[in-house]
This record gives sequence, structure tokens and C-alpha cells, in this order.
Amino acid sequence: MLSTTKCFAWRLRFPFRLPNVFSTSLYSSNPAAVQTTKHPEVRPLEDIPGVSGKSALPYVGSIFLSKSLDYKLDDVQVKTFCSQLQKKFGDIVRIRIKNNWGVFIFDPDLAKEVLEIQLKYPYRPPVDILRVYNDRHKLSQSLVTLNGEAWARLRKPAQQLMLRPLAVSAYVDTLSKVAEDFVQKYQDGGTIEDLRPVLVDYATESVGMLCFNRRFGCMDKTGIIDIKFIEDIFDAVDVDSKSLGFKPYLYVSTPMYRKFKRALDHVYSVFQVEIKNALSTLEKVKAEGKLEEYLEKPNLLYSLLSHPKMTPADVDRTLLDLFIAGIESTSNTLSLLWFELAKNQDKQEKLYKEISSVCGNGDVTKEALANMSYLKACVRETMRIYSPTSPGSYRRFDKDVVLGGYHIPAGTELVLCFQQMCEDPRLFKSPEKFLPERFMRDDTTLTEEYKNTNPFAILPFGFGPRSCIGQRFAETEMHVLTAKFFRRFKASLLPDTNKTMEYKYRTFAVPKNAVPLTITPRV
Ligand code: HEM
Repeated sequence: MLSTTKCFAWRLRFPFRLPNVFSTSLYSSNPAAVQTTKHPEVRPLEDIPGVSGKSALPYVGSIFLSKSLDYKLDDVQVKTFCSQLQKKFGDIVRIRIKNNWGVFIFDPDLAKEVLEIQLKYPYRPPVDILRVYNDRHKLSQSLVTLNGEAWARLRKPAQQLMLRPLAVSAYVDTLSKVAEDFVQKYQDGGTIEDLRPVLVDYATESVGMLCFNRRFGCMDKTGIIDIKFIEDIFDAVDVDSKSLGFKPYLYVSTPMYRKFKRALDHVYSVFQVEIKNALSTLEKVKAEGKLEEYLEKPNLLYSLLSHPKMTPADVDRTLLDLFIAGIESTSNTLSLLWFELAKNQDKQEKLYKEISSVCGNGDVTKEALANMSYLKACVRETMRIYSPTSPGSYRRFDKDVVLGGYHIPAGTELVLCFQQMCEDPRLFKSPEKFLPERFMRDDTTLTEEYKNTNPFAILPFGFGPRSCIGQRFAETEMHVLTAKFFRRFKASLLPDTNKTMEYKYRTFAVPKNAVPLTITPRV
């Protein structure tokens, strides 16, 4: 029998915490709006298959529901919980979330309907512990702690720079040298004891370049950022996200908050120095009349500072968000991708052939990457097998809407379970297999039934105005390094390595155990 704490825990393992739903004012549906959406064919929310009886009671319903499902509290419990909901009720499920209703969606066409509802300011629950830290230190809030107009004001300038198509070529230039240094480190081959930490170093070095146009020295351990602190930040965010809404750190200094504060103080102090140095370099090159030449290289910091609507404080907070979000995400996805490539030697060979034929004797350029469709399919397939976040995306509308013929009152919490969709054999044939070919239109090795995938079943970076702002950077970072590395080395798992990857969620999917790799230089 699960304890009450455990029963609640599923609710708190979402990558981005659900909001405090005790505030009824947020959730009371507007009767006028209900009327406008009513239609003879539109059925009420209560008709959505889901909980009844005690499990439908406000506040305590989720306890009864959890008891009625056979799920175990483990690191992938949100996944287990969602799978059980789907098994029991179907592809659209209504459950109680505190005093509100939550609707879980397992059908890509319904997910599409949700995502296509235009919202100027899509809401996402803020990263609370960071919000509190900022308040306490009288710092401005940032992308991950803001919503509404305040969020949009910060998002717009950063998005213009980071997600425009031209950004990719700038990123290739930025990242190529970092990736080359990574590959050089292993030029003689040998064994990498654990992939994750070395890829964390690469990701930190890369995102340091994005933010400050300078090398931090993470890959040769002379770095000014102590990576341990980044992990402490994610640990604390993770613990906070399981806190059942009880936040003692709001009143007393808890060990968890102290850990978070110590880590963020460190990162923030490095940032202060970096920003100061970057500004004095700019002053210097301006005084020397070399600004134009200096800015030939992409310079996010300068571009954000020059934006008329960004204050220096906004810039500093935006860069900090990018820096922190940018490390755990790509390093873990890369670890999982390389594990799959080492496990599936035939796929690795196919990738090697693509890289060699596209690059010839030349470098991995932007043009070359544009022609590496198998590489991109490998990354996509990795994110299908190991959904980077669990269970998927979250939406909440401030007006009533109709979805799949059901009336959804304003404030209902909608959870789009992409993780389950990605593992659904109706949507992806043989979902347990690593088959990048399913995303290759021109490939003839798989039959059409493998390839008939619905794009709304796999959205690892989210969708729409609030999707991942780092998507292009992250993809380029993974593509450049993977192309350079697998062109140079053949990688295999050690003979006693478990072929089933065990992983957990710490906001992002993280391998539970060390991932060792043997690498042999290709001649
Ligand atoms: C494999 C790599 C990555 C994955 C899978 C990923 C995934 C996501 C997802 C799912 C979201 C939330 C989208 C939503 O709520 O609809 C998000 C938001 C965000 N990501 Fe990423 N991300 C990755 C890499 C990065 C990188 C490299 C950066 C920074 C350079 C970054 C910065 C951010 C930021 C700042 C947000 C919040 C955006 C906002 O609220 O406006 N991410 N990411």
C-alpha cells in the first residue's frame, strides 16, 4: 500500500511544476464563455472518461485515484502513472488535481488541437525556488520565472536572435572549435569511463561561448564554473518540484534552499565578472575603432544589450537562464544518443558513411550539416525513445475551449503526454527499437507503416510561442559534436555494460549509471 506522500508524488514529478490550484479565482469558469462554446454536439467535461466516486472528490481525489492504480514510486513514476491512466481510461482522461480538473491527452490529433489554440502568452508554472531567490536578492525575474506580458517582453528580443534561421550558421562557427577540442582530447582512443560528465563539460563550454563569446576552460578542468554547482541547482529544483506545494524555504532557510543558494551565488558571481569583462572589452574595441570587426562574430550579449527594450538586468537574467537550462538538457541527450549509437553498431556505421560522404576531406560546416539527414534522424529517434522531459507539455487556457468535442472550462489543466505517445505502438511501430529511419522520407529499408509518424506525437522542444528558446542552439551543438566525433572514432559499449539504459528524470532524462565507452580512432 502506498503512503499518502507517495500517492501524491506523481503529481509533483512534472518537469515544470503545476501551479497552486487552491486559488479558486483563477479557475472559476466563466458562465458566459461556457454558453458561447455550448453546442448540441459539444459534450460536457464530465463526459470525458475518467475518475468517479471518491477519486473525483476535490483535494483528496488524487489520493484515492493513486490507490486504485497499480504503480510504483520510482524514478519514472510519472511515466508509470500516465501509462496506467491511459490503460484504464483511454486516450483522453479526466482526473482531479486538487480542487481543479486535469485532462491528460494521449492522442496526437487532440494534442494538435490544444497546441493550435493561439495564445499570446502561454502560461507555464514558474521555477519557484529561482523566483524566490531573485526576490530575496532583489534581482529581476527571468524567462523561466515569468508569465504574461512580463515574460513576452524578455522573450521577444532573445527569440529574435536565437531562433531565426541565420542563427544556425552563427552557432556552427561558435561550436566548431569547442567540438574540435573535445575530439582532439580523445585522439588516441581508449576508454571514456563515463560519458555524461565529459559531455557536461562540452555543453558548459558551448553555452559559455553562446553567452560570453569566450572559452571557460571546462574541458581541460581549468574552468571558472564548478559544474557541481549546476547539478546542485537541478537537484534543488527537482526536490522543490516534489515538495507537495509545501515550501518551508519561504519562511526558514532549509538545507535544500541553502544548497540552491550556494550554487546559484557561485554561478551568479561568475556571471557578474563575465558581464563586466565583456562590457569593458566592448568599450575598449569601440575606443580603438574596431567595433565592427569585433562584432563580425556572433555576440548574443552585445546584441541583447543593444536592444532598446532590454535593460542590463534583463540581459543578465536571460543569459543566466540560457546558461543553466543549456547544460543538463544537451549533455544528457547526447549521452543517450551516443549510448544508442554504440549499442547499435549498424546505425553507427550508417551514420559514419553519411558523415564521410557529405564532408569528404572537408570540415563539418553548416552546409554539410544541412545534408546530414540521418544524423538528425538519430537525434530525433533518441528523443523519442528517451523523452527529454516527462510526461510532456502543459497548457492552461484562461477561456473556455472545445477539444475533441468536449467542453473544457477555463483553468482546466491540460497535460499532453508526449512520452506515452512516443512509446505507443499504434503511433510508432516497434517503439522499443532504435530506428532513426522512421524519420527518413527517402529511406527504403523500412516499410511505410514505420514511417507514418504524426509530428504532434513527438515534440521534445515543445511547440509555439513558449517552446524551447534554445532549440536551434541545442540541435546545432549536438549535431556538430556528434558528426565530428563519429567521423573520427568508432565507439562501442564495454562488454559488461547493461544494454538497457536505466534513466531517471531530474527535470531532464538523465542516465542513472555511468555510461562507459570504448573508442577506436578510424584510419
Ligand atoms: C536537448 C536539448 C533541449 C531540450 C529537449 C529542451 C526542451 C525544452 C522544453 C520542453 C521547454 C519547455 C517548452 C514549453 O513549455 O512548451 C524548454 C524551455 C526552455 N529552454 Fe530548452 N531544451 C533543450 C536545450 C536548451 C538549451 C541548449 C537552452 C539554452 C541555450 C535552453 C533554454 C531554454 C529556456 C530558457 C526555456 C524557457 C523558455 C521560455 O519559457 O520562454 N534549452 N526547453
